[in-house]
Amino acid sequence: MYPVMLQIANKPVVVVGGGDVAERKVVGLLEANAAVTVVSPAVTKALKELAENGKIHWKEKLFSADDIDGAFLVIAATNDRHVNETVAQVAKPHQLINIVDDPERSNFHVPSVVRRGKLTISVSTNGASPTLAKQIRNEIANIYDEEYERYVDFLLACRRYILQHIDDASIRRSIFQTIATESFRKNGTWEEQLRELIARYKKQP
Ligand SMILES: C[C@@]1(CC(=O)O)C2=NC(=C\c3[nH]c(c(CCC(=O)O)c3CC(=O)O)Cc3[nH]c(c(CC(=O)O)c3CCC(=O)O)/C=C3\N/C(=C\2)[C@@H](CCC(=O)O)[C@]3(C)CC(=O)O)/[C@H]1CCC(=O)O
Ligand SMILES: NC(=O)c1ccc[n+]([C@@H]2O[C@H](COP(=O)([O-])OP(=O)(O)OC[C@H]3O[C@@H](n4cnc5c(N)ncnc54)[C@H](O)[C@@H]3O)[C@@H](O)[C@H]2O)c1
Repeated sequence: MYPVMLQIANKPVVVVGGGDVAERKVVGLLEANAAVTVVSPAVTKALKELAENGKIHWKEKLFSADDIDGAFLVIAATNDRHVNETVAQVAKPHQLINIVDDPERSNFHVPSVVRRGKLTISVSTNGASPTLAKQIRNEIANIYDEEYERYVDFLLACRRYILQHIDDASIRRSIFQTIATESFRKNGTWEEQLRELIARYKKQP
């Protein structure tokens, strides 16, 4: 398995099935702004609301092969093993496909995720224990708290500024390393520390 971050904003994604597992996957997909279609004769209350509010498209029907035509990514999440297997069989080799009850037939798994703005931390056990993945995720979530969202935004703003204003690559690298340290993050105002850091480098011959 090769870990990646996928750009799926506005891309067509089909989730087959409308139960609790489908709902969890849909919520994650919407966080990434995918264009989600759910194919299922019945859906959870939350999925129904999402459909009513225009956040997803709901095809109220049993799965048929043409439902996944043109889909960039497909999730088979029914409670019927045979239906999930059919979805796996009709998917084209280039389609990304996740079969929720068959990790080996899937060409990707959904990891357990901590999101802090631009910071994403994913945990996967390759299907060995989703429960362990979730536990580790919760431990990590306590370490990397909400402040990281603002901190990572600050790092990006610095990065852009420094790439534009500092020509020497080794000085750039030193600054990038310093601003990513724990002592920098914990020591007072970031903007002030950065100003001092840049001034110090500018004074050097
Ligand atoms: C991480 C997470 C992401 C998400 O779904 O969003 C996710 N499962 C989560 C939770 C969870 N899933 C299950 C339980 C019940 C307890 C248990 O079984 O342990 C719990 C715990 C709970 O709900 O608390 C049952 C289960 N899961 C799979 C099977 C089929 C099988 O194993 O064959 C069965 C049924 C087994 C049966 O029939 O009994 C398979 C998969 N589940 C995966 C992902 C992929 C591997 C990820 C990895 O290993 O790292 C993979 C391979 C495919 C996929 O779905 O992508 C999400 C945590 C979200 C969070 O962080 O909150
Ligand atoms: N991967 C995971 O994270 C994970 C976690 C728990 C369970 N599971 C597995 O996922 C399966 C689904 O779990 P659930 O709790 O969402 O089940 P559920 O019973 O709540 O929902 C099943 C859904 O599938 C739909 N469905 C059934 N036949 C269909 C068809 N032919 N076409 C389209 N839709 C159809 C039903 O209408 C229903 O909405 C379980 O059977 C279990 O094996 C996977």
